[in-house]
Amino acid sequence: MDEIIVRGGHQLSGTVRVEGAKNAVLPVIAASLIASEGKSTITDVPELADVYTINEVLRSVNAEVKFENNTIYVDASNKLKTKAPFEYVRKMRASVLVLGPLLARYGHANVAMPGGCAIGSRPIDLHLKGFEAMGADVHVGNGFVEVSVDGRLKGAKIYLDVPSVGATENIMMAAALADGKTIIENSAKEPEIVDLANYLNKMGAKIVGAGTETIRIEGVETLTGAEHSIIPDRVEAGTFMVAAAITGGNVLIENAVSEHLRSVISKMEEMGVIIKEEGEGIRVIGPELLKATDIKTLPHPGFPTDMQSQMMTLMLCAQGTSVITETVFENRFMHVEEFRRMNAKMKIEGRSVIIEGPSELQGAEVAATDLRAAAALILAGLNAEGYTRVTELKHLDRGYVDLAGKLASLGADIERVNEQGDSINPFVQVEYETNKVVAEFS
Ligand SMILES: CC(=O)N[C@H]1[C@@H](OP(=O)(O)OP(=O)(O)OC[C@H]2O[C@@H](n3ccc(=O)[nH]c3=O)[C@H](O)[C@@H]2O)O[C@H](CO)[C@@H](O)[C@@H]1O
Ligand SMILES: C=C(OP(=O)(O)O)C(=O)O
Repeated sequence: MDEIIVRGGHQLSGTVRVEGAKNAVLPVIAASLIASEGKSTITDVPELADVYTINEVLRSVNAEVKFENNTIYVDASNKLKTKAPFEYVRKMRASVLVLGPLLARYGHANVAMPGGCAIGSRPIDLHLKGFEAMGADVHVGNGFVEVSVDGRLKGAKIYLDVPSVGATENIMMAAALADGKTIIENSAKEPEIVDLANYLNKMGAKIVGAGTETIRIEGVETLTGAEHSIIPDRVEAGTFMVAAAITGGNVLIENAVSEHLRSVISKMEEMGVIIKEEGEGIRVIGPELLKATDIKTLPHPGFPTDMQSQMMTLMLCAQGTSVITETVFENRFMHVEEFRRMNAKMKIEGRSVIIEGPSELQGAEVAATDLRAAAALILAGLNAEGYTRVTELKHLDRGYVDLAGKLASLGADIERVNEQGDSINPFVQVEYETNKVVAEFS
């Protein structure tokens, strides 16, 4: 298994470019299944393990998918199957996003029921409640969830108990082809929801209000493939913002959209970090002394849970007591034990972590427990004395394109090595199913 080895103590400087957003591209690719005519061309697609997985899900239901030069071409005009195999849901929960498009187009969809994961139990009851309100029958059994309807789904008024990102996306996709008008109340407002609505509208859907708490969808009879470019990844941008700040560096993060990062920018400014909008990006200058702060994760536009562990690293290096409270997922603190191996002074109290800073971080062997924990441990390594070895990189590869290579280009002492200890910078990612080399990063 590969490892990333970081030696701390280097200030980062230079320019780095953010990729298209993982959490935007996965629903957009799933939504391509809804087009019974034409082809879709999706650009600015990051070369991530999760993207390969969703591509395989589409191929497994008979859609044609080609991925080259950060562009995906999807032709879903064939007759599709409506059952997605278990192996993909096991690899990636976002596979459940094919439910909405297949149900809307064929009146039937069947996927493995996703289980919990390292960050929480993650049920899909709100997705199913939405489909039921539109007239679908839902059957859960033998590890699968099957949804079906006679004829077309019917538009409905749906209130989400919590503003779930996935439920908003699945219901929005299903409602795009339903008979009549659907209103989703208390919908998620994340930028990725807006990106999906924009794509669906280019396909011929009639969706208004995405990005607000009420989304209105007037169903249409058919949707056609369209061209769409994916918004930049705000979590990757935030991760580089922390990297610059934690090393006292000066980094221009190109393609970072400040409007998507308001809560992160505001908290980092409270900690003393200098942040300026510059051209099409954000410049981040780390201060000599970071100040403690408190953070509570919330649905957008609140502080994103996907930046919680990275900000925890910054708090470890700040002067004073910081408190971080996780309200979105019930169990997203697995990384705390790994930070402790690095001499971090912190304790968990219920849904909060109390951090006594600054900790004199020491290099250690640590294992990533989830995708963002992987990034956070690498960030901690940038500030630690000596060498940090980060293992379990399968999590990292789901959501970051060559993080080690990009940090090295900013001056970090970091390399990715394989089981034999050979350096694999530039990192070569191998496509899962075909075992074909699809991307080389420098
Ligand atoms: C691929 C993708 O876009 N993943 C993101 C998406 O995940 P995902 O779409 O799974 O997250 P949700 O917004 O649905 O989950 C938020 C909360 O709602 C709960 N819930 C959700 C659905 C449901 O039917 N019932 C229910 O109780 C979840 O358990 C969780 O506690 O949004 C999360 C919250 O911003 C991010 O951390 C993930 O990176
Ligand atoms: C939790 C995340 O993703 P997913 O919902 O795909 O597990 C994430 O991107 O941090």
